[in-house]
Amino acid sequence: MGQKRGRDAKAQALQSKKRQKNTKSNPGSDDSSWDGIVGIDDLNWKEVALPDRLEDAGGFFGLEEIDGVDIVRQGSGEVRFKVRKQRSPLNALGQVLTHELGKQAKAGKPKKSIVKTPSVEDTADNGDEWSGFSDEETKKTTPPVDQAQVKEDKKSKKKEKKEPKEPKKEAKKKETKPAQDPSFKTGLSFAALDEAAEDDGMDVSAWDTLGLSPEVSTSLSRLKFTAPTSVQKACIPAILDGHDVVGKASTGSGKTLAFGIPIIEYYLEKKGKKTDEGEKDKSSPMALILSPTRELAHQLAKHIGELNANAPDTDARIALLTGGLSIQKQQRQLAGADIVIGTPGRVWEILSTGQGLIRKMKHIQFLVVDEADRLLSEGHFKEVEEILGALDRQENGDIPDIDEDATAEPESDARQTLVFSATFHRDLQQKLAGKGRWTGGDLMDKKESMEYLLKKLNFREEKPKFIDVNPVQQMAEGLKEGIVECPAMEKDLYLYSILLYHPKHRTLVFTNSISAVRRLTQLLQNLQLPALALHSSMAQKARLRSVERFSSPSSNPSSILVATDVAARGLDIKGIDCVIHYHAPRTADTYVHRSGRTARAGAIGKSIIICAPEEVVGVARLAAKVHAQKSNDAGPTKKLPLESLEIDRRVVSRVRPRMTLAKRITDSTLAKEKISAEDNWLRTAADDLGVEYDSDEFDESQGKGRGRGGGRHQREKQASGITKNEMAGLRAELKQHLAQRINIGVSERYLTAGRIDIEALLRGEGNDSFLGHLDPLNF
Ligand SMILES: Nc1ncnc2c1ncn2[C@@H]1O[C@H](COP(=O)(O)OP(=O)(O)OP(=O)(O)O)[C@@H](O)[C@H]1O
Repeated sequence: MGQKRGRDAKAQALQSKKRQKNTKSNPGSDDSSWDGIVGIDDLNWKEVALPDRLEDAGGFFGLEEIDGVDIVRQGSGEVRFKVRKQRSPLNALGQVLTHELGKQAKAGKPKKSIVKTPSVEDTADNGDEWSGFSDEETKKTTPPVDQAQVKEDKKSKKKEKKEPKEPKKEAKKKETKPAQDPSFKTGLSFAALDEAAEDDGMDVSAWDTLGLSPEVSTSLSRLKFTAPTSVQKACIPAILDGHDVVGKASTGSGKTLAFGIPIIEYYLEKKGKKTDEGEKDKSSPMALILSPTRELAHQLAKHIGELNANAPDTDARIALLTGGLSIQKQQRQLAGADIVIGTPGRVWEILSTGQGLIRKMKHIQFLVVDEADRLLSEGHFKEVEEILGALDRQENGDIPDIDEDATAEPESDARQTLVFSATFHRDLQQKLAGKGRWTGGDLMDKKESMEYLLKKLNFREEKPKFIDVNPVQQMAEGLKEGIVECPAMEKDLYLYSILLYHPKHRTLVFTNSISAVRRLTQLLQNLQLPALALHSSMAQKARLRSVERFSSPSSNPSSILVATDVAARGLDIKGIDCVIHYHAPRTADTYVHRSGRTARAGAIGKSIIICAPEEVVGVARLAAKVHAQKSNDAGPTKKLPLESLEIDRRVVSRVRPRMTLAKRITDSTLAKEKISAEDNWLRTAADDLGVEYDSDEFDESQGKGRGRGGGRHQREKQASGITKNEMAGLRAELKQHLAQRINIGVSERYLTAGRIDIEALLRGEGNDSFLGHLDPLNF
């Protein structure tokens, strides 16, 4: 690692600024830094006009309303209000009013129509009352405003401002406003009026020690994140204090917000200094977040976007740069973004198109490397290296930015680097923790080495803060791990049986190849199970559609996603109950990440490896590696937490006939698709060459059917030979099988003995595939 770059003073300054942010001023004070936060009684509530003839108005009499304020939930759970700076281009009037309000806020004299006029008892100052908004102007339900009228109103408002006078409405309102019970807590009184606030808001006092802004606290309250997770508690203060952080915490433990919250805090702080919209438009991105997969990038954008959207008066612009979507659109987005999230390939593709984007990116305050061990490993190495190189390049090699102020100093020096993952290779972990020694020397010789890339990360501190939240436990607390042993050729049968054992479970099935994903998805669909596919050869839209369908709360609760390891990292899909490894994971880290798609955020979940006898030793070794620390701590006799699960053989034999049929149909369909694709390609090639094409002759000449792969080719040919009628026959037969419940030695006596809840079966509850008592997997 290079020498310390002496930026700690900056970090300290940043910290103190951040802390100051939380010291809010009083609405009535003359403090020029008044931030618009007021209590319920400081607001100028307007009585809601009710029609003269309203039958059954019930509790609506005396109802009051206010516009132009946001609800801000303080750490203690108390509700306060923030006078909103009007951003929407509703009408010209709105902007004038915003401007006026802004001026008053700056002057520290919040005394206009949104904010209540201090009562005679409260204050002796300020006779220059400005009546501000009228009911019609501020109501969201107001019909479109007549522009002539708007101008007229503006004039009269200016006049009013010049000649302040006691507003009649105000006096009237005071008369009609019901007396407030002094024991009534401000926050609660609002909650009683605002149903949404009552439903959505949660007590977030557990976050208080982290010193977050009211905006972020409100957002956390709305998102119902009542307390920080361990990784958030440990990392957020360190990041707010300006440190580089390497965070390691188990899957699903909330790492995204551990870096997302400080980024939004920084945005709010920066925004506080920029009031001018034009200035904002010219600004450059403040954070770049790199993710190894497109799906994860989309999810990060969604997660951080939700934090942003739920924070009052917070409108950070997020650009999502992933492959498969329009480059031009993403280029434009990047140019105006505050936070850039993307996969290294696409980020580099866009940055390297020029247009001064690299220069803009040099100003980032945060570089986040999520799933770092994956991103810093082979595959992504090249692009990450290019991006890092470009961000720190000092020479004028990049394309000049014509929009940019040429005198502006690149701020790359101020950049904080945040590196997160649930797993780190031992070597990488040691280096990141500052334990490995930097050997220095000729970097070009080490271009492919981790050391080289870490140097490129260019941490601001000599040693980043290494925060390992759970060094002992790699897997999530609520995860149960099991193994099902079966003959190598019967994995399909066992997979199907496991799925039947878990009828209303949302399940993610992992395979090691794209072709297996294609085959299994079709096979399960033919068995009438709601299976979806996800792999990297799918078109981006189809990938997103699969994830969306699988994760939608309204989707079938038994949904199955069959995926390659493209889904192993970071995907946060609510309610995945079970992860099945159809193919054993190739590495211990992959096992951790795949299994981490369930049992997230404190939930429970199951991970089951389907394993052929010859794979058992390898799988046991892999599990031992993952749990090494745990077993060492508990002594050598500690059993691995991988439970051996027994599938009832009767179940397997009962489902075998339907599986045989479904496999024939699937194999035939896939073989036909493949042969037709190959045939089309060859026919086109032959046409181009002007020769005759005969597939049999061609196969013969290629020696297909002989030698290596010949058996497979023969099988494919055979499978594709099934006629339409035969196929229809197979489908009909399969349908019949699927219509029958799997009868596990159930006699009528058994039925009447009450071991089956017939009514529940008729209601469609429980496992409707089985008839008879089925021992659960006890798992
Ligand atoms: N403080 C919190 N309280 C409750 N839920 C939270 C909190 N913070 C985050 N979550 C939720 O926890 C889930 C997992 O979060 P996240 O995706 O950030 O995990 P992760 O640690 O990055 O996992 P992985 O290592 O698999 O990428 C998300 O659904 C998120 O909404």
